[in-house]
Amino acid sequence: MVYQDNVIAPDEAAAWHAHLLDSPIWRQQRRVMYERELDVPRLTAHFAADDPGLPWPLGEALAQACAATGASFNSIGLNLYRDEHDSVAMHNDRLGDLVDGCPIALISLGETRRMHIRSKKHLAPRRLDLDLAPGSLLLMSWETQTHYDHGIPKQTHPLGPRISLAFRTRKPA
Ligand SMILES: O=C(O)CCC(=O)C(=O)O
Ligand SMILES: [Fe+2]
Repeated sequence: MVYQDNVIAPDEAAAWHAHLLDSPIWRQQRRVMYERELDVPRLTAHFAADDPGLPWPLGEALAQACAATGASFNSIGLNLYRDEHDSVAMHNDRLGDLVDGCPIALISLGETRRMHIRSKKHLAPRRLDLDLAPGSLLLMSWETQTHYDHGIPKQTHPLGPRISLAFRTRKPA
């Protein structure tokens, strides 16, 4: 796992964040848990990288993710954490839909949020806390997903919105 600060310049990251926050792309997903249907505690959006209607600035963001990592991606997932109450539970990204061995890159915009990273081995449940700053890029190898879980926990102090852009390489349908 490699964390790099300032991959996107501060002014650019701020402009991307403000624009995406106001874009009509966000959806509220529902998920069945414990036999009840609940709102996913964040808003999401998804685009194929070759979507001719790809909203600005996702084309630029994709190009920068490729340039910074040397990888190529064909899928862009977006998460909007509206405030400190939004979160994503500890999980590993589903590898079944992804091309074997391809990494996942996460660009962060807006408020800094803390990520928890935890080994899946219960005998060694050491947790790493990583603050994901705006303009940063976190590169997670494919293998990372088999050894570690990651999540963005809720916080108790007031926080403004954060957007993450997740670049992945999906298998052709
Ligand atoms: O928002 C983040 O940085 C993490 C998002 C995530 O884990 C995911 O989309 O699978
Ligand atoms: Fe994830």
